[in-house]
Amino acid sequence: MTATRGLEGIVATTSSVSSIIDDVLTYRGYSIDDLAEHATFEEVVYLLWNGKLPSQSELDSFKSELAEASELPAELLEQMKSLPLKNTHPMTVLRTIVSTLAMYDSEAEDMSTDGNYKKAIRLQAQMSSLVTAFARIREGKDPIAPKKELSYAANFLYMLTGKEPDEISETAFNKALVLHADHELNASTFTARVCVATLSDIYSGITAAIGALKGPLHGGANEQVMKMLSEIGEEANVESYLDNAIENKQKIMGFGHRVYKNGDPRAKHLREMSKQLTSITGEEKWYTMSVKIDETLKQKKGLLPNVDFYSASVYHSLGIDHDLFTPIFAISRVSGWIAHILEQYENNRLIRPRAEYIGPDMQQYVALEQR
Ligand SMILES: CC(=O)SCCNC(=O)CCNC(=O)[C@H](O)C(C)(C)COP(=O)(O)OP(=O)(O)OC[C@H]1O[C@@H](n2cnc3c(N)ncnc32)[C@H](O)[C@@H]1OP(=O)(O)O
Ligand SMILES: O=C([O-])CC(=O)C(=O)O
Repeated sequence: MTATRGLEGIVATTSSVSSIIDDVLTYRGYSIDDLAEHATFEEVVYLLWNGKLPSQSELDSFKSELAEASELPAELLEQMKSLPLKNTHPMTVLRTIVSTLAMYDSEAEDMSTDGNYKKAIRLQAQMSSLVTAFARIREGKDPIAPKKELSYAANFLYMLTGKEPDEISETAFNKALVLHADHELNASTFTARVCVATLSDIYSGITAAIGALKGPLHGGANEQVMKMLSEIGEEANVESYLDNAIENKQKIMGFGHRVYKNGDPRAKHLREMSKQLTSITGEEKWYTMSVKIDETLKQKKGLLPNVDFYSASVYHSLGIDHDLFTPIFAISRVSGWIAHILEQYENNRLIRPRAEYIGPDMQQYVALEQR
């Protein structure tokens, strides 16, 4: 038995949710470019869960199911007010509260198809309310209830700020949600599948996945990108910052990918959005600095940006706190996690690989008093 580091190149399951073939990303056979240009996030969630695009009436009822489920239990909101939110990373809060949500769900242990679908709707709807409620509570403000008539994207920005977003912001945020919704067997999705393959419940799978997404080698990279941009400060400092980072063998956040070696197809959409939004805010420097980093790393290291790189300046331009970037990734990716969890349940087998043992040879046990 020989181990492959990081399971690189290992095909661990079959899946019909999304594919990356020759650097082309599709959700259920639809190109990410088409979906990013034309689809609402709700259409994409429906597509991921049902394997087909919704008709208008199917979409309408799906949206109202989500809207109906989006309010958080009042007791939970009260409970959140008593937690030490100010000094806790939002992903830690999200991981904890998503797990707590199961305690408010009388159907948490219902493993029927219908029970799982209801939980899927609740989780997708409530995670957005949760992130925005948290962001307000930690600032001493009251959470804002979702408006049932708004889109998922608009509602998030509304619940966060108290203002309905303009069309450009809503479109940009919707596109970002679409681009992050699923990505084959990435680390957090694999985590979710491993968890529920023991026939544990959806809340457990999503809680585990949030934990995996949090790390800076995965979803946590988007927050770190903004930290790096702030540290660099201006375009003139890019070259020396990168030379120093390369010399010290530092990982540059938002670059590189396990699967894409010719570039992440989502990055170009986020780059365009970064250009558009920074020109509106008048803070073009985040875009120009990002482009300079992109070009310099390509030339010096052959490294290309992944989905996390330009999303940082996009979210910053929408006025979002930097530590909420990864929770935003989670409220989109929960749609993909759920699609994979439901797929896993449909054709389940315990996921239990082997390890190549590299420890000591068989040892003789020595009694405690003789050691
Ligand atoms: C949504 C997402 O999860 S997208 C990924 C988000 N994560 C990041 O942006 C963090 C920065 N990137 C990385 O750490 C990596 O590129 C990962 C984790 C994404 C992929 O890792 P792996 O597939 O294991 O690639 P690995 O780390 O082996 O890199 C291969 C080579 O490229 C280099 N490399 C890869 N990414 C980077 C980077 N961001 N900065 C500097 N060098 C890098 C490695 O140092 C390594 O060089 P070497 O062969 O000289 O040692
Ligand atoms: O697929 C991966 O390894 C990481 C990634 O880009 C994602 O989860 O969107």
